[in-house]
Amino acid sequence: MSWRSYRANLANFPPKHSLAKNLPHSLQDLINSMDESSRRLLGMRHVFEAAILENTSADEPEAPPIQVINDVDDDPAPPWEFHYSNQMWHTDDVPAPDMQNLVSCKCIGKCDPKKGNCACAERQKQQANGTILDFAYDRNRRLKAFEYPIFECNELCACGDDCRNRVVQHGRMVTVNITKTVDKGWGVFAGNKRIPTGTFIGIYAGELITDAEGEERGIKYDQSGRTYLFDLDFHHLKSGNPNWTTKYVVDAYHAGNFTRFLNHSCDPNCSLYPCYVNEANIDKPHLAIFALRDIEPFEEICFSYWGNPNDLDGDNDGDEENPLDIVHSRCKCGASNCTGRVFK
Ligand SMILES: C[S@@+](CC[C@H](N)C(=O)[O-])C[C@H]1O[C@@H](n2cnc3c(N)ncnc32)[C@H](O)[C@@H]1O
Repeated sequence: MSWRSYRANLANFPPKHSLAKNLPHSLQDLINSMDESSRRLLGMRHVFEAAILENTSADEPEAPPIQVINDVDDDPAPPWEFHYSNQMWHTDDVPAPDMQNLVSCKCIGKCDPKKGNCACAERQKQQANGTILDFAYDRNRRLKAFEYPIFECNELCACGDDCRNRVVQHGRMVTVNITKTVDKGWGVFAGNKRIPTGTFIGIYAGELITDAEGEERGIKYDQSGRTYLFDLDFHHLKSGNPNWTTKYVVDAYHAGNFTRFLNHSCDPNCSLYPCYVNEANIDKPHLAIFALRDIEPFEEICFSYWGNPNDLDGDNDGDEENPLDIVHSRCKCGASNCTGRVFK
């Protein structure tokens, strides 16, 4: 079989994607059915850590294990309210990934953008209006172009797994821990190594739902004072189209990974960028989190809930007359430029 026919075949039979209706829940159900004293046993922390490893070892084989740390109170672990996963769980009304229309390169071995025949480098260049000359990543696989959507080489590309345009798809490589904070609930902290600017940290994973479903869930979440919804409404999707409306939303409430514990900071050290791998549907990027600056050992990792600092249409709305309305609460990020309020 030739590479061309193999590739054509794969486009017809894309890899299976995860369906929200199949989200596992037996472990949460079992633990939530236990009496309170059993649920509060310190050993539950190890069960939580083991569940993380069990559910992610296939998609982030090189990732250092995540520890759950709590020196603040006696909660052994975060609430058992979600399935830990790096996958995107599609609800029934969200289309399957579009593999048919993927742009893919024919490079053998590692892509060499200098040769001018790498379709993936050309596509990335177009998206960046020629301001970068090849991929979104530098030779150390760190993000070098923070303003643009990222297009990685994909399953239908001929290049090898070690191509430098394959970063998000290889999963997390940095150490992060889920740690209880004094006044913001659980948060995410760096391990004992500095995380350099541009390093990939993780995917904001969860259920992929329609905007209409997101609106409905949002009302309930606002009432409960905690939301894990993230609209896929990046600048490159809206630009030049005044009638554009949000089509999809990621909800990390029922499914998600450590990124659902990232707290807000008015002076963030990371941000979310749209990244496409095995998906030609422009409205369905992955939400890939990269370090905006060097993150020091043991520093809390936070993004701005108001949007990407480079994205001019950051979502800084809300009721100015009543800054602590139903969707906002007092910000405790402690930054010198703190605006005083945060989305709940
Ligand atoms: C997506 S969750 C982040 C994880 C959360 N801390 C937890 O324990 O699950 C968002 C919630 O975290 C809290 N939070 C995040 N950043 C905050 C900040 N800068 N100040 C106060 N609360 C914050 C708020 O309760 C907010 O509704």
